[in-house]
Amino acid sequence: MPWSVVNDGDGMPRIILTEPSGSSAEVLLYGGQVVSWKNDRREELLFMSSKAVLKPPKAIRGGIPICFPQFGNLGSLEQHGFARNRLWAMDSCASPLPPPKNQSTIDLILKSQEEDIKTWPRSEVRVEGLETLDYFDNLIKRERFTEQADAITFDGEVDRVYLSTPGKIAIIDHEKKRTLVLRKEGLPDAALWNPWDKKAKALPDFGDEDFQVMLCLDSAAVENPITLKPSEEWMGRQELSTVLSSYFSGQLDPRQVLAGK
Ligand SMILES: O=P(O)(O)OC[C@H]1O[C@H](O)[C@H](O)[C@@H](O)[C@@H]1O
Repeated sequence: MPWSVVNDGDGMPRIILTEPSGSSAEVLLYGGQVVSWKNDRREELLFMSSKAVLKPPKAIRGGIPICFPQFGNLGSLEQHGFARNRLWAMDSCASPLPPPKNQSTIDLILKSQEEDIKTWPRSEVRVEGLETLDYFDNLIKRERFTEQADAITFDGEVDRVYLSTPGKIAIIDHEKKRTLVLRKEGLPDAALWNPWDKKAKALPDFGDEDFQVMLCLDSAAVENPITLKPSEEWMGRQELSTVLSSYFSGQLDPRQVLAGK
């Protein structure tokens, strides 16, 4: 029997995973928290407070809590984020993780709740094609950094100029299930901007909540400005298009993005 679900006295579902060796683990849907892990000698390996309260509304003291989307008070949300104070659900969809080697597993999912979307707004949008590039950060005195993320997502103010970008950059909106592609020529750089909440409030002609439904991606020539001599010509162009829905489900192939295909 890989796992079973029991209800605690107060109705909190608890999933018990067992191994033929006798080792076991227990996970509560409350917080998605592992509250017990026993070895094959049935010895408890996790600490649980003797005063732990295994039900809402407070976080459970002990076991393996999930601190998300922030750790401690490093953010605007409650201590360690909301994930450990929510009821998770069993996820019936296939796990994106590699299959375990004959071990008991259970996939849990934390679905977005309206209250969390309000306090932790995410526009579910990513920009692909700027990964690994250098950029000037206009928020840090135009200092030069190298992008470390696989794709750019937004969880705060962004004001950057990415340098020598590929000719194609994609904006993928998972929520609206649409992808926009920016193709450009003659404009090597790309500016990316979202003012986020505080700056949005400070801009007189920008709605307080508008930052949740926009991002600004400009084709640009910033690092090496284009200077024309009299009667010299220069051409720059950008083209915006939508692409097929098959792009929604997966990522764009980064090699193809870099090749501008
Ligand atoms: O009391 P909690 O919110 O569960 O946090 C318990 C502890 O978690 C982490 O280890 C933090 O670094 C500590 O500062 C915090 O006291």
